[in-house]
Amino acid sequence: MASTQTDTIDLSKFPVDRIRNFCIIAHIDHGKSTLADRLLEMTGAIVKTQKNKQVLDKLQVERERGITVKAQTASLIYSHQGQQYLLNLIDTPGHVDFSYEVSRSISACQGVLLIVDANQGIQAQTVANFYLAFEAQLAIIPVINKIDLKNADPERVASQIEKVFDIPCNECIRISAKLGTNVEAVLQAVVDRIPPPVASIDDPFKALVFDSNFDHYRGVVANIAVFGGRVRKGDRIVSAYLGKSYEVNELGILRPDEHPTQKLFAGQVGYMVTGMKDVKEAQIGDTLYLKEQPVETLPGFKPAKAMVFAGMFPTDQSDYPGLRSAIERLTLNDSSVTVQRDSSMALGAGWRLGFLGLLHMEVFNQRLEQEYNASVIVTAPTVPYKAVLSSPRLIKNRRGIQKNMVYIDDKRVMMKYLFPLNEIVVDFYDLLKSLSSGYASFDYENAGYQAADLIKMNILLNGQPVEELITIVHRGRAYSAGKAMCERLQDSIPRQMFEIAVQASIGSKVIARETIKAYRKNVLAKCYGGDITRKMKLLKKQAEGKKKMRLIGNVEVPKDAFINVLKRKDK
Ligand SMILES: Nc1nc2c(ncn2[C@@H]2O[C@H](COP(=O)(O)OP(=O)(O)OP(=O)(O)O)[C@@H](O)[C@H]2O)c(=O)[nH]1
Repeated sequence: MASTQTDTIDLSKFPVDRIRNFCIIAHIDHGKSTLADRLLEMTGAIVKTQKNKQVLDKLQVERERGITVKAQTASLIYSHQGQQYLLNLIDTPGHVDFSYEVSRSISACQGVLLIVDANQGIQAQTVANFYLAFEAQLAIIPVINKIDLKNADPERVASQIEKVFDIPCNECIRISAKLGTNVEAVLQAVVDRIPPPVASIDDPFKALVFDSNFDHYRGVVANIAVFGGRVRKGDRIVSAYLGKSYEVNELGILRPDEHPTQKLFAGQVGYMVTGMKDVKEAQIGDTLYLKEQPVETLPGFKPAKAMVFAGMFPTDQSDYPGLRSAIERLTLNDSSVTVQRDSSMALGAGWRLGFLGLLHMEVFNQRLEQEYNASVIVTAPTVPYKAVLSSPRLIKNRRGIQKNMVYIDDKRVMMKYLFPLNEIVVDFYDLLKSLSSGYASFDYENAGYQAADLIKMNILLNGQPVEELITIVHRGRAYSAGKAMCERLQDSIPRQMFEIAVQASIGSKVIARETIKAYRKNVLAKCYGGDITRKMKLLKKQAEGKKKMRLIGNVEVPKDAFINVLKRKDK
């Protein structure tokens, strides 16, 4: 909700040299959100929070999974040596699937806090995020977090940082974000080591759209970084991308809740509502300027590249319009998802969606269910890519080719491999974590297409092909992949009143088979005699349970089965 205290903060009191725009980048779970909460508390933007409640993680799925999906912004006011500074903090997600959000956030900043866990040290996304910041020529402040842990070894981590990133050990700030230890030094370093934005109040107004959200009542809320001049409520602005003009209905800063103001000035970061009705109008990377003062556009972003594609279909075709509007709404808030209409004989009308990774896909699906109460069938994710990542073990099974190997210190090694993306996209990350007791980490980037000996494998239930489970497999692995999928389907599909044959086939040749034995489940068995209302209740409950099933031929398949069968269990 928007705050009512319009303009209680006089933003004109913050000339460009007293503004710092920065973000926090790190490997997943190294403590970005915890540090962000501490910074917010220390600068009075929020009152001290209950334990573990992370203010910048707003989405339900973020709180449930303990991960950041969508970057958030907060403006902090910090007093340092008798001066007040406006520090604009942009929180960023840590999981590899969301690195696109990191590069967006970086483009609105002049510096980053690079958090490294004092126990785990440098991990895959620490390296990937470092290079994003380094290539953008941002000031990088290394922060070693979790020094309170029993196994913390900040000195070893500082020397890793010096070795891998060439940043002297003594520049590392050692903190415990959880306990608040030495966090003040982080705020001081933001002021001392990060340069102010290069932006002049005397230039024409020019702003970069670096994120956008959709609000049911006000339309698009764009997050902007002002690179020049000033803008006020009522001004007419133009989107350079579309050439369309809009009136500024509302603007302000985020603390982290919206705090409306009358104006925004050069160097500041805030939000703007202009009556745009579609997030596609607020293109990430677009330049906004005043109608009468055209400017040269700012360099935009590379559009996010979808890596994983899957079909989404309503469980019940009568839910199609509802699901369409839910997908439209959700993609309004996540422009990295690509959507195309799709239809299939078995599943009816639906869509083909592109995601940044499997976690991204699962989060999207979870949000559809939680926020829009939608019931969806997701088909097998498909990919045509290769990836570069680190770690042995698993490698041979997944057709990996080693590219190089660098020792980070005497205990850690960073390895690069070339993989077919379909070998790693579903469960590789989980498996790598469990095989290495959580020590190994990985990151990947697209290495282009390459020819391979692949074939299409079908899965049949009582002779009926299951479209959702058509997979592309390597010829040499077809037999074992088909057998494993049949076994997992056998575990995932409950027994029904008739026998079910689960088969994998290539063309017309069946290569694997499992059987699910017949079984009769009579929900009324426990209702002896008369109570008809109780019987009705049970039948209703059973009918609701069935809604979560997908009927293939006459076989009922639980929705979860489609994703569960794809997760392999390598030994
Ligand atoms: N002991 C200790 N635990 C910490 C500290 N900072 C964070 N943690 C814990 O580490 C876990 C991860 O912290 P988060 O702040 O959620 O990590 P994150 O980097 O924001 O994670 P993503 O947003 O998913 O990338 C949580 O359980 C925190 O309570 C610290 O200084 N000391």
